[in-house]
Amino acid sequence: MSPSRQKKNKKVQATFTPRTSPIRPLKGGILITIGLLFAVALVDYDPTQEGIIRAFATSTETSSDPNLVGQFGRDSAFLLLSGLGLGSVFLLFSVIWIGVLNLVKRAHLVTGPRLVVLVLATLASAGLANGLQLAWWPNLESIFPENFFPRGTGGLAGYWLNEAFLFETLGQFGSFFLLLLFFLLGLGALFSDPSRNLFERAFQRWSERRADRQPTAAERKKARTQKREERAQKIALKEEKRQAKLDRKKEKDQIRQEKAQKREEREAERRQKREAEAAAREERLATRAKEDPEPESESVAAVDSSLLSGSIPARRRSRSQSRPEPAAPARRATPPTEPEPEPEPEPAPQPKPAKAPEPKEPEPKDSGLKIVAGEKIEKAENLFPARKGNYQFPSLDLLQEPTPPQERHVENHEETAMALKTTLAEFGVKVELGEVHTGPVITRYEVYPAPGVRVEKIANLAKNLGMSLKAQSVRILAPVPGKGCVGVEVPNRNPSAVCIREIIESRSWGDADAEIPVVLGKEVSGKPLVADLTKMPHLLIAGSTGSGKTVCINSVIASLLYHSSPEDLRFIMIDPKIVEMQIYNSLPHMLIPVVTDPKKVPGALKWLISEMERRYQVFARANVRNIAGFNSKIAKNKEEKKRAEEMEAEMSAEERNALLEARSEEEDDGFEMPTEKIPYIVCIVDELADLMMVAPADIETGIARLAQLARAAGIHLILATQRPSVNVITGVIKANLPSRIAFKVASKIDSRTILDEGGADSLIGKGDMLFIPPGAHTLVRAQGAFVSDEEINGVVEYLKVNGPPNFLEQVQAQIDAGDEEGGGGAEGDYEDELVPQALDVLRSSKRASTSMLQRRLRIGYNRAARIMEILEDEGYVGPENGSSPREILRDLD
Ligand SMILES: Nc1ncnc2c1ncn2[C@@H]1O[C@H](COP(=O)(O)OP(=O)(O)OP(=O)(O)O)[C@@H](O)[C@H]1O
Repeated sequence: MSPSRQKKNKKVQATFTPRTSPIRPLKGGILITIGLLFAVALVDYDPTQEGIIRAFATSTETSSDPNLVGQFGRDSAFLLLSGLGLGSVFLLFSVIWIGVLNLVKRAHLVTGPRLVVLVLATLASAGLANGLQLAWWPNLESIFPENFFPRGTGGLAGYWLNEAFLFETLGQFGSFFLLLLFFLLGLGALFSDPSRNLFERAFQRWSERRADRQPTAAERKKARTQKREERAQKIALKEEKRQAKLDRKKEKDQIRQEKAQKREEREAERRQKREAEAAAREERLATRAKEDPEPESESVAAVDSSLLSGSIPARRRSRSQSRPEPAAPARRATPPTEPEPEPEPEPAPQPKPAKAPEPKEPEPKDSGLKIVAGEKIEKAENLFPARKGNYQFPSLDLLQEPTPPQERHVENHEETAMALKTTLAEFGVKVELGEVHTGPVITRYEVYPAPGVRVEKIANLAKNLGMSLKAQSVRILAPVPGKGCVGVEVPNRNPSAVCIREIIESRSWGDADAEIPVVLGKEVSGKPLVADLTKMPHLLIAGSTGSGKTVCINSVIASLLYHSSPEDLRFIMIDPKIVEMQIYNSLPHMLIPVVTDPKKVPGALKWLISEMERRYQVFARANVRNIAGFNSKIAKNKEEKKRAEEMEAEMSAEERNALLEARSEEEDDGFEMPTEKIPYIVCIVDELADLMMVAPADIETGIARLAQLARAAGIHLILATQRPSVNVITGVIKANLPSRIAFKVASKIDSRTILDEGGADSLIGKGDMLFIPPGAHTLVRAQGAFVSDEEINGVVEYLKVNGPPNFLEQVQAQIDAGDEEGGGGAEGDYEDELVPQALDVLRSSKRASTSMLQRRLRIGYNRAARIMEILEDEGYVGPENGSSPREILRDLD
């Protein structure tokens, strides 16, 4: 040995001290025994042997020859083969070898790094076995008895390591060499001398260095205490800063409050002064009126009426009129110090009484603010009839009367408007106030920005405005569509509910020339929002929980019950929440009972699609374009039929026979043409998200198909969801449902998902909504109509006079059959849903082996064997072929 080599070895001996243990021989003995027991069990393993655990059985037959290590040995071998395949041979060999080394008093072999290398090498051996079969030796499995490997030659570990990961990433050679490298490293770890072993030395050095660097326990404790103290100091500093900030804020608030108070006092003083002046002026006018009564009284009336009902904003009026009026701001800017010398000879033009809306709330005379009170709802003169055919409509008395206006609380709009102006001015935005539109829940203040003010600047101040107005949330419309101003929508302090009754009684409902009118609510202007479902033609309702979706659906259903009989319209309701729609089960309009099982929904959609297709055939034969055309044709035909019957009575026997023959020829093709009106079908889904979780693809395509084509067939969808995420409101669904309602949502992203723009995040909840009407691009803000559970109960109870619902049993049967067929029709027509996937495996691997199916589809032996039998019955594969794979009989490509 060369001197340098000797020196090197000395160094190694000095640095490496193999660990020894007094119980080492005992350990060695135990390891050898365990290893040998498992090895014997593995060698004698036969899949048909009986084990302890039934789930491990891979064959229906049982062998009379038990395993040499008994049922325990059989199950252990099964587990080893399932997990590691051929890799288990290496594992057992390693265990026995380590045992031998311990017994013959060699160094303790099972050290940390060596153990890691051995585990990696065991996994690598499993991966190698898998790779061998996959790429080099496809018939490797066939040299063992059939089903010897429950999960392939590499077991589950080999499959995951090689087939599922390495093979795809590194390819046939790359994966093979990497695994081989680890395997050889493992062999090296087993057979090398620990004192020379590279890993041992590296580990030893690393441990020593770590030990050198590790601080003592006392040092560690000291460092910890120091850190804790530093952290506490930081927190205290932060708290101090926060407190200082709060104090500053409080001070500022106080100053602001004081300023506001002073401003109010000054305002009040000015108001008092003006009132005194006005009183004096009126007195003077009254004195003059005594002398010349007629022209004076007209003038007073003109002044009053112009105060109440000018149609142009006061700011504009002051500019457009040559003479200043008492209420115009221009006039306020130069208040008359002297009484007017002469009364006006001609009174100001009186606005038409029809156009002058009656303000609900007192309007301060000196504000110059034009408050447009919520549009007064005109009642329809001719309400709907009490009955239609056999259908008795529900009585209007079942619905709540709206609260009379005088009982409503008064909002101080002037104060809010002034606060709005002041806050904007504080942020350097000069505006002039315009009209104020008061709605039931929201009031819209219109402001005209001064020249040079960017509307975006106002739009960005929504939160600041909300804070200074102490409003729940403020939405800014910049600009108000069709107007040269910005709208600031502020929630009323005392909102009033919109009752469905006032809308059903209104002219908007009575005059709505709609096939399926639905009540949605009231716009900010107070105008009833009544839409025609046939024009929408489908509706998506989304909003967070508790925002008002269910109430909206209820008011849509209630409004339909006041408009359409079961001959005109039928419902299909889908309610995965189970409890929300149960009440409607007794409605005569129901086509089938409320569907509560999400698995049945694809079946229901399938039925609707087939009904749509049937209707199209009917329309084609009747030569009409849509349901409305068909129904009017049926009405016309009925009259014609009456006339024809009269003519028939006058015909001779021969003529009658010829007519009957012609008719029977016409009817011979077996297609059943309806002879009665076809009802519209409204399908309401209360929670789309629950359905999208069960069968997303089926539901999405079903909805898209219906939404695209069902309009002419008279089938309309109303879909509601509380999860406005892109997995639920998918691009496909959105593209097909242009009419959408968004109630309050948590974030701007949710709002964009529903409406393609923000806004729904600034709503205040409880029925406050944004609606995209059909064909429009601007959003309509509205308050949803409210209908209570008691009202719904009353209406549904009342409708029982029309008899029980006439459920279409064949529809229900078809839906139930669809569900049984394959969990909602998602799978194919085979006995086992995995057959199509099994065919894919055969197609890609070109091998028909049960164990291959087991591995690829991750299923047990019994199921894989059953699928193979189905494939045999279907003629895809040949009969069993000993231990070789079956023959593939059809060209699967
Ligand atoms: N149009 C409305 N007018 C007044 N209050 C309303 C209106 N709509 C809803 N609310 C109030 O909001 C509450 C919740 O409404 P609703 O049950 O319709 O919410 P939702 O969105 O369906 O919630 P969820 O998804 O949890 O069922 C109602 O109980 C009612 O008090």
